[in-house]
Amino acid sequence: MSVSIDRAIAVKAFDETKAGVKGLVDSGITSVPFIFHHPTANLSLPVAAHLSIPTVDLSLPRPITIDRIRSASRDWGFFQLINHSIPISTMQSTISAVRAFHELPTAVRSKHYTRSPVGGVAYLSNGDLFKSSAASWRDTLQISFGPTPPELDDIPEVCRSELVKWDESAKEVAREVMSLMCEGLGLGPRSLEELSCLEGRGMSCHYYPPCPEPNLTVGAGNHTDPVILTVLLQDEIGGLRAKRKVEDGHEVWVDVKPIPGALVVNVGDLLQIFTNDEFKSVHHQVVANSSDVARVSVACFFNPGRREESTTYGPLPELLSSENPPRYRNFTVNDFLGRFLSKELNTKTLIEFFKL
Ligand SMILES: O=C(O)CCC(=O)C(=O)O
Ligand SMILES: [Fe+2]
Repeated sequence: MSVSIDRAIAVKAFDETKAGVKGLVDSGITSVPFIFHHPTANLSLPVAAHLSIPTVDLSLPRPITIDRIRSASRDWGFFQLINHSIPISTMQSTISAVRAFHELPTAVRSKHYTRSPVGGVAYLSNGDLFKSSAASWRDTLQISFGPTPPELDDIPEVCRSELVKWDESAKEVAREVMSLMCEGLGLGPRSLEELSCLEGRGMSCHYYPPCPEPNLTVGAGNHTDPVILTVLLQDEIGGLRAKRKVEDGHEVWVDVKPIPGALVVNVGDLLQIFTNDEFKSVHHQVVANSSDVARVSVACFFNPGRREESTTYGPLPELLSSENPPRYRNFTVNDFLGRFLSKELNTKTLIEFFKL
């Protein structure tokens, strides 16, 4: 039998367990099944231990914060937000609720396992399982909060109230970050909000079980986020890394180290396009979890909510001039997201499709 047929059978069998990677770990496996094996090239960039992602302190005077966010978005595409308005107790209960869902008895959890969201909700392992050449060591509960709100009854009860609350908290953080970004770009503070960028909201509640052979696989493959902005809540385990070019032109990974109470923000492909490349959507990945405790993270994605065919998006006209002509063509949200869904997570960045 050819390798690809072998793989297709193994992938299908794994999906049909409806128990995710957590199910494999529960079964007591001591090695990583071959469908999760990643070519080592994906893992081979050096890690620059002396570098760290910039922090942005929201308690500083607004002009300083605007300046920090602008330079972090231009230069790094990633930053850690500290002294934001969300209580640490809310962050902790969100993480605990997500952990509780992924650690429900298999028979209860697997009832939610699906690749066709029900009421905007889907629990699954590897959204791109049937498209990618190697699977990643993680499971995810995905909820679409907007533009169409989810059916609340379809959100697993063990985390329902916490996730509904977290959607509101993350939205408030995104509102503040977007307004600071807009001011940094010389736009009116509500420009992104007025373009409906707080209305398209997706939440991915990730669970990265301990991995018996972490060098053979990844927690999440190398990718950029196909969104305006991501607000990420992570627990204390760590493993997220962002790519960065250093002085000599070489690329390195920089650890996005967990900071108690901080939220990670990163620029997505759409914001890079809106800003005509001023802000950068940066590649990142998550290493397979080598600790003996599962890692939990909650990524909230913000996208334009207005999606009718007559509404197109592209570089913001206010930012363009004869010295700064558009580098991308205009497109509809459906055109953009359709291209994302048809590709493997870690293939070439989406924005190349829309380059002029
Ligand atoms: O779990 C993480 O730290 C990152 C997740 C991520 O990159 C994503 O969901 O796009
Ligand atoms: Fe991401």
